[in-house]
Amino acid sequence: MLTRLPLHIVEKPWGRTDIPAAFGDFGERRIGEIWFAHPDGDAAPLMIKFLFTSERLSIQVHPDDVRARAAGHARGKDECWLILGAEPDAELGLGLKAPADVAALRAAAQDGSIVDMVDWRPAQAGEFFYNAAGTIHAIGGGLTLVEVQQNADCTYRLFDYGRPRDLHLDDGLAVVDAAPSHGAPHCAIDPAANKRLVDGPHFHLLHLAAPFDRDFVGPTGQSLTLVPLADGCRIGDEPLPFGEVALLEDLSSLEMAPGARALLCWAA
Ligand SMILES: O=P(O)(O)OC[C@H]1O[C@@H](O)[C@@H](O)[C@@H](O)[C@@H]1O
Repeated sequence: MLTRLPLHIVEKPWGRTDIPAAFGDFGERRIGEIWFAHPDGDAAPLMIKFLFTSERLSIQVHPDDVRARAAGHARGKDECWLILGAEPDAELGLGLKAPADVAALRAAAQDGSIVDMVDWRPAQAGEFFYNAAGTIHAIGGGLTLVEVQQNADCTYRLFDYGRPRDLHLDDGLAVVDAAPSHGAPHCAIDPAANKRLVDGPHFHLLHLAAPFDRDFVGPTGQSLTLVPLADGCRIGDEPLPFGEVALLEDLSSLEMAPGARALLCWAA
């Protein structure tokens, strides 16, 4: 049995109008994020989003579980990104180039020089990045990506290029890891290969490529989320095309036709 998740559309100042038709027709709306709403709402541990960027997002940070709960949230926010499409000069900021103290970060967020402290790196289709809570980061423009995250709507913006949105400097600086993150998990994914991407502490995430190999997956949790990255996935006789996301109770009736690929995740 599968439960298809409804889309929640989020417009963003850094969004785009050229959203793939598989997600729907949104006209001239500037869509930044498409969320897949879990029936358990805030109680669900994980959230899947697709992001479509035309400009840099805010320079920001998310709290970990302990700090998020202290602030009244259900959980913190580790997140990870698989790049599905990238313009030739696209980049992504993950961590800082050099350690900085909180006073220096505060001053740099206020005068904008924090942009040059961030460790920007090229981002290409097929690359996978894990962004742990506490890491100063920013997704760049010209990217289409799928995000798997702990389900927490909790972003502290440190700098936003003068866009008229709220900043959260005090909250952000209280949870920030002011160190570089050169060791952040990062790899390139072969679209035709199975690969384990994340094994805790908050969730498990696998890249699956046709033909589906149950033995590769091994033991799982009970509520699985399947995110097709191409057409060709079927649950029994129900197709699950790219542009949809579903919850599965188990993998017994999953089939993947040649060329199909998907992400599979479950809470740790
Ligand atoms: O604050 P803005 O720039 O809109 O970015 C907010 C977005 O940031 C990304 O890095 C992710 O964490 C998304 O889940 C989040 O919604």
